[in-house]
Amino acid sequence: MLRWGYDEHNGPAHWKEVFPVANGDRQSPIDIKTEETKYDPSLRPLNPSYDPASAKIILNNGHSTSVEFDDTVNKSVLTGGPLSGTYRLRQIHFHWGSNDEAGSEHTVDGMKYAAELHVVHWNAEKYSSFVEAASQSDGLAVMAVFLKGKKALFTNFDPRCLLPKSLDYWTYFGSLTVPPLLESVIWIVLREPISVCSEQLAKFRSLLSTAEDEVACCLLRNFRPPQPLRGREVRRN
Ligand SMILES: CC#CCNS(=O)(=O)c1cc(S(N)(=O)=O)ccc1C(=O)O
Ligand SMILES: [Zn+2]
Repeated sequence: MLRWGYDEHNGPAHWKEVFPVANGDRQSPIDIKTEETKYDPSLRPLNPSYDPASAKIILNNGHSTSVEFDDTVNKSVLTGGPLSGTYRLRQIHFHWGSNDEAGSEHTVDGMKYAAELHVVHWNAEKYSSFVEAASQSDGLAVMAVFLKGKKALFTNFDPRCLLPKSLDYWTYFGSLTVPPLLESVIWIVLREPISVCSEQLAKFRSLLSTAEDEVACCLLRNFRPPQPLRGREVRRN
């Protein structure tokens, strides 16, 4: 298989040919069946603490647009929630679809949102690098935020941060949703979506999945469909 992507010839159905863990027991994303989630009183509130000065670059890596952060020190970290220890912010990126009706990776009772923001952190307390953490079962923590398409002008959106008012969440043990699909992610999925308008979603679809010296091809979608739960528990705070 040449370079993995989201087209017919190199999309999620093909990834197992190069990354057999694609059929593993803790793959992501999943469909969250809200009735089957279990309240866990031991779960603590999420405590994101981000320093805007740690933002470094924004880039298109061919499979998403991402903002990379300086993760050489504990400047922007996530603690609390289901996590034990301090997880350091590495990057944020988005997943979207070819229209506003689909695009999120996680689904809620089968419902797809228009897009999904992922905030990637790694366990800098236990491991000495992101790459090392990415191969450990408690190495990464990714906070997912749903983006819902909003027809009207969008209101009460606080430009200062990308997080919704409520930090209530679901949490489960899963994997990267892109190759190498490593089963090293503690997923924290915020229950409240944020709103974006159709024009913003359309901007994602105008990003290119090709390099500058190649024939331009738009990255119309970049979401992996939900994977088998395989008996895993989804907890909520
Ligand atoms: C080793 C390794 C790795 C994956 N890198 S990532 O965690 O930043 C990441 C994570 C995810 S996701 N969807 O699993 O959080 C998507 C994309 C990326 C990326 O490289 O851009
Ligand atoms: Zn992602």
